[in-house]
Amino acid sequence: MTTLQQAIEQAQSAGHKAFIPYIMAGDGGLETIQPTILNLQQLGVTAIEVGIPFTDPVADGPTIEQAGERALAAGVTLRKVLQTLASFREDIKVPLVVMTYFNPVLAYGLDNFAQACVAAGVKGLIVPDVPLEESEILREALNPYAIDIVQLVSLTSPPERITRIAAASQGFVYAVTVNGITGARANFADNLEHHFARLRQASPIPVLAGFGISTPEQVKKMGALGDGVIVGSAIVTALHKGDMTTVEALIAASKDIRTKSTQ
Ligand SMILES: O=P(O)(O)OC[C@@H](O)[C@@H](O)c1c[nH]c2ccccc12
Repeated sequence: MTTLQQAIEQAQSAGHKAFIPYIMAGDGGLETIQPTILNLQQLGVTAIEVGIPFTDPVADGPTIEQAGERALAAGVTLRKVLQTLASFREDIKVPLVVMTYFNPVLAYGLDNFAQACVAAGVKGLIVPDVPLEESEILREALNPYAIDIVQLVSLTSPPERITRIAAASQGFVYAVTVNGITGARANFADNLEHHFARLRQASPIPVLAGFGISTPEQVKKMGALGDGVIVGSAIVTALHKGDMTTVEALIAASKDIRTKSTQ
């Protein structure tokens, strides 16, 4: 079992759901990365998704896009983020999952990128513009260093594709809960229960829900569908404002989810 999967299963055995906050690395400057990660880890998150700013973030809504623009304006790059992580890696106790588009990885060079991830202690990778069919190149480069390649499943994936993605994903399956881009939403589709039931049946590893989850109530509702949640835009907004109360409330909600068997 990989480190990432283990962390998620540990949350479950403690009676919680996994909570993975997404941060835009260097929103506020490179020097914010260390305190932000250490702070979140102290608040009891399961893992942290570390977003790399990119000029053409096609899957991202305005909140994350703007955070990316702020980070880019502060001179943040993939290379600098990984160097920064490496500089305090002994203090990092939760698995870090780097989220980047493929272009910066290609510009870095796959092997150099893999080495830099190893030096930074990265445990997983999400590259949303590399579909399953093309992801072998990532697994080949990163798996030798025990770095998971996390695959995304969309609401519109046909059953046969869901099975293939669930079988290939590593660490966890990222179940996207909306059709479209990242960002807070008021409503979700009403067939999610069926979708998640099928996904969990097809998946040998944990299934986490992400996209649009922005309130403690939504953390509870979406967390109950699978093994936990990923919260991006709401965390990015709260961190930008220095609103730790909201961050704490979102995390607390993941520890207060009733699973089906206890209801
Ligand atoms: O911001 P939201 O709606 O909470 O969604 C999660 C999310 O931000 C994070 O996982 C993410 C940010 N950018 C992405 C691009 C693709 C997949 C996932 C992501």
